[in-house]
Formats: sequence, structure tokens, C-alpha cells
Amino acid sequence: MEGGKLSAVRIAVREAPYRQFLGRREPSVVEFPPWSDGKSLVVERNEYHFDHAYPSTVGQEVVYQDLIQPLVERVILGFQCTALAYGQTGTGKSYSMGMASTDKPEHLGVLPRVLSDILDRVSAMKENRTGNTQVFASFIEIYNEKAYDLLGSEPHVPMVAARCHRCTCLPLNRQEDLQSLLNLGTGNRRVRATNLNASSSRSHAVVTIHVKSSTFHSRMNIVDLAGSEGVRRTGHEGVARQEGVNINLGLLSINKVVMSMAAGHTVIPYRDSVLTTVLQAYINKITHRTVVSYLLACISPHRCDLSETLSTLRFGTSAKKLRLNPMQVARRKNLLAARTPSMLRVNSSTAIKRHFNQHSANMLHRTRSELGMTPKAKKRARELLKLEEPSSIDISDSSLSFVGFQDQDQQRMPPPGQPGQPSSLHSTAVSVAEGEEDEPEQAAAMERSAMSMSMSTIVSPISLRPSSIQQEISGIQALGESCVEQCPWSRSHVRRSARLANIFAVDTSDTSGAIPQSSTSNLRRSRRLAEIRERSASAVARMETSRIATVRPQQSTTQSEGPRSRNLDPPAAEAWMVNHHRCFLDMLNNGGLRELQKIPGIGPKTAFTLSMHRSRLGCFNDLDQVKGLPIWPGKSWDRFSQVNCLDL
Ligand SMILES: Nc1ncnc2c1ncn2[C@@H]1O[C@H](COP(=O)(O)OP(=O)(O)OP(=O)(O)O)[C@@H](O)[C@H]1O
Repeated sequence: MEGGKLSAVRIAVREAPYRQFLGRREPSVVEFPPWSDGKSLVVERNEYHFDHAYPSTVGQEVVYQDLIQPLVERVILGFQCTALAYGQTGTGKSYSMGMASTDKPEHLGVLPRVLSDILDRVSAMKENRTGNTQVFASFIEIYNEKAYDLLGSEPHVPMVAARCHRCTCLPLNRQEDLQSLLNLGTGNRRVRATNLNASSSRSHAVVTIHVKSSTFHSRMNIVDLAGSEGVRRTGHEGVARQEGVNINLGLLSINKVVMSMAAGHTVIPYRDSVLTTVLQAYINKITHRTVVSYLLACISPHRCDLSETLSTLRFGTSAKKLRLNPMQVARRKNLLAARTPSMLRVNSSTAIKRHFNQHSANMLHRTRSELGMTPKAKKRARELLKLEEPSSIDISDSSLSFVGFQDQDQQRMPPPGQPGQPSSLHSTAVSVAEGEEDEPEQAAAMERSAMSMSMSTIVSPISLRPSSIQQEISGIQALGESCVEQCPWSRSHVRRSARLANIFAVDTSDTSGAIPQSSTSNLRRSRRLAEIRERSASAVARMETSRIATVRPQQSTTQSEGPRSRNLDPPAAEAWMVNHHRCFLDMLNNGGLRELQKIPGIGPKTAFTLSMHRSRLGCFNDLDQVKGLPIWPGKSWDRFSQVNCLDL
């Protein structure tokens, strides 16, 4: 079934030509609007939509190619297909289905074309030796509620088996077999002249074409129903009248079956007539994935046949409601894809989707590979690093090259002998010391203090030694320590965002080329915590030392005590305060929410707001900036600074 349509039966409506013997030519009751795209028609101002709508001018060839040829292709692939003609008497059902004999090739109907087509394909398959496929055909009719085997030795003796399982199947090997089969079947079929049709079929005919191979047995049913007729209009009496009644009974029962199925009933009245009993096997599977069905509804252009025409269109509309469930559609597609040769499938949407999926997967893999995220890339990088990892790397060697970096990058590295870019504090302290030569003592004190802080409290990322665990975080072994110091790119403890930012900064700036010493907030969280712990430990140790050296023995010291309470000398007190401010600022800049909450005067809410401001600003440059934040109502900053000894 084409597309993703859920309709189990495809419906086509075909208009019959004018019946000459009705005399006066009147306008047709059926209109084919130009906007309909060959899929809808208008009768009595009601528009009906179907899969195809053919005016009387459309020939047999078009109908065959549109409706039946796709079914032939499916039958060869192992699907069960049914094409059924339904409509009023004299509207061209037998003509369309090819059960009326004709000499002109353009008037050949479905049956001879199908048989011929199947035989051609099977012969081609035999020539290509792609399988041993055989074709058989059976021809039965249901007349007066009895089934007859038209190809059997006694065509006018009713069959016993209700479902006609044991009917005669003639093998079809050549085109000549085909002709003899058609002559035999149509010749045995009961036909009678009525007021409405000179050769009206008095029975429902079912031709089944079997295609048998070693792997499947598919069938194609071509059903030509007798025409519905008003018994009075036919002008028949006696046997002919009874024929008409039985014909209508069969049509009524097939109508009821289709209606029940469309309404979703669980009990379907198949046994109401022989026609539905015989067709039960096919109708039952109409929504099955391996069944493809076409209904050709034939209608008359005459106004006198209007009620019959509307009845036929109603039947078509009911059949349109038979739905495949989406699972069946998906399975049918899969089945079709599995049975279609791969060459034919290459252009299908599934193949295209698969191609794109594969393409995007390749792209993703390539990107991951370029970023060094794939195991292979990691391994390669490790091997390269091992090659370059020198126990004897001399960091003073300016020709030292770093794996994976361009020369220009190398040129932007800090000059040899300078272990990393000095921290901002370091540089500030040095500049102060350099600029204030007239105050040597103070400058020296500041420098001493700054140096001591840079050694103990201010931890430059470059001076960090990643732990062995941290070295493994990125999946790439770290370089030798000297290299790590020189090559900040490979520092796995620096956040990836910071590393990338550094890369872009180096690319776009022509400054010293050194990686800007980002604040420690760019360090990984584990590293920051380790630093805080390290700093607090060293601060305690330092305070202990200074206490022993300067504080009177009787004074107790606690961490919250200020310099005043320790009676420090002014320069020492000032240095202590600078140190303390720096430590505190570090804590504010690097502490997580939990660490911030441990600071006296900071609750969960303040900690959260503080961290939000910190993320917005990057980090706090000094305590004045913290003080200026709109989170200290009233005198809360005073209380906060007091409790944390931030004031002298
Ligand atoms: N599209 C058509 N083009 C040319 N002739 C047609 C067309 N449709 C029907 N006819 C002619 O109309 C006449 C009646 O057609 P046919 O016997 O196929 O009708 P029917 O629906 O099978 O009737 P019944 O149900 O009584 O058997 C035939 O002579 C047939 O050639």
C-alpha cells in the first residue's frame, strides 16, 4: 500500500458510458470537478472522495495501470491481493474485470492483462533462474446461492465444500493457456439478457490466480459481482426473478460485512450468504498486512439510475472506513522492504533516513574524536604524550615544543624561567614594591606579606600539582611536572570552559601570550575545595606561628580574633589584615554554597544570592565590591564584617 495511508481498501469509481438503447442523451448526474485531481466526483451536489475517480472516457489501459499493476507487483512478492468490482447492473463491471469476451485489445479488461502480466514476469524470473515459480488459476461462480467450479468437468454441478477449497486449478505456462482458461470460464458463466443489459451476468464470479514458489504461495482474487438490480426494472419473472433476488442477497450480505467491519464489530455476518462465505478468507484478512485490496465501484451516468448510483457510492464510502492499524502499516512496510530487492530500495525514504542517521553519527564521532573524547583519540594522545614526556625536559629550553600546539601557540607561552604568569596579587604587590621605593620598610613588608600569601594562600593554577586522580580525570596522562608548569593547556584541573576560554584568548590577543591567570573559580570544584582546605590549614599554622612569636602568652587566640585583640604591631597587624582579607575574599570567590554557609553571618539565602552575583560578575575583586552588593540591608554588613574581623 502506497504511502502511509491507513485505509485497508483503495477505492476507485468508474463512470459507465451512456446506454444507447435508453435513447435520448441527457446530461450525466456525475460531475468530475476540475479541482478534484482525479480523486473526487460530485453527484447531486454531494462531493465524494476516493483514491481514483474515472469518467467514462478513461480507457481500460489507464485503469489497469493505476489499480491493478501495483497489485501484480505485490503478488509476485508474496502478498495476497483482491480486486473487486461492485455496482449496478450494466455499469461495466464485467467489462472492466475482463470477464466479457472482446476482440479489441484496447477493450481487454483486468483479468487477461493480469494473467498475461504475471506470466511474463514469471517467465522472466525463470529465464534469470531466480526461482521456480508456478502459476495456477481457478474460476468459480456463485449462482442462486450455490458455488460452481467453472473449470471443472461438471461446471453446472454445485460444489459441496462451502468455501470452494477443492476447486479446479489449471496451470498457466503459456499465453495460450490463458486464452483457453478465459474461454472456458466465461463460457460456462451464466448470462441472461435483461431490460438493462443485453448480456447481464447472473452470478458472482471469483477468479483466483495462485503464484506458488518455494518460499511463498500468494493469491490474487478478481471478483466480478453480479449487478444490483431492481427486480421490477429487469422485467423478469420466475427463475430470472429468483436470480435477481439471490444476487441482491449476496450484495446485501457483502454490504453488511463491510459495514460491520468498518464499525469495528467483533462478530461479522460472513455466513449470511454463500458469496461472503466464499470470500470470508479474503475479507477477514482485509486489514492484514499481507493483503492489498482494491474496490472498483461502477456507476451509471443516467438520472434514472440515481438511487443505485448513490447506493454504490455509499458502499464505497463504507469500504473506505476499513482501516489498517498503524502497527500493520509499519509491518507491511517492513515486509515490503524485506521482500523488495535492495536495488529498488535504495531510493526509499527509509534508506535516505538511514543514510542521514549514519552521516550524523559519523559527524558526531568525528567531532568527539577531534575533541579527544573517543577512546581511540585518548589513546593516541596518551601515546604522543608518552613520546614527548621527557624525564629530561629542560624548561629553560626555549625550543621546547609541546605536543599538539602550533608554533605560534608556543611563542605565546610564558617565557622560560617564569613559572607561569604571576597572579594578580603577586603583580600588584611587586608593582607596589617597585613604585614605593621611598618607603622601603613598608614595601618590604608588603612584599613579604604578598610573597608569603602567594606561597601559602594564593595558589596559582600553574603552580598546582594535580593529584594522580585528577591527572586521570580527563582520561589523558598528565605531562611531566615541569611540562605541566610550562604548559597550562594540559592542566586537567582547570575547568574545560576556562581552558577553552584561554585558547580563544590566546588566539585573539597578542599580549604576552601567557594564559591569563583566571581566578581560582575556574578551577575544578574538587581542586578548589582542596585549596580551601590547604589554605585554611596553612593559615592556622601561620597564625599559630605568629601567636607564638608575637602574642602574649596569656592571650588566647581563636580564629575569629582580630589583630587588635592580639596586640600585634601596626605593620604586622596590617599585614595580618591584608592576609585575612585575601583569604576571606578567596573563600567568597571559591566556596560552594555549603562553604559559604559556614561563614558567620551568611545563611542559605545570602549564600545563594552571593553565589548568583559571583557567577554574574565572574569573581569579586575586593571586599568593597562584596560590600556594595544589594544583599546587605541596614547594618547587616557592619555586623557581618565585625563578626568576621574584616575591620581593623
Ligand atoms: N467503460 C466502458 N467503455 C465501453 N463500453 C462499456 C464500458 N462500460 C461498459 N460498457 C459496455 O456496457 C455493456 C454492459 O457492461 P457489463 O456487462 O460489463 O456491465 P455489468 O456491470 O457487468 O452488468 P451486469 O451486472 O448485468 O453483468 C457492455 O456491452 C460493455 O461493453
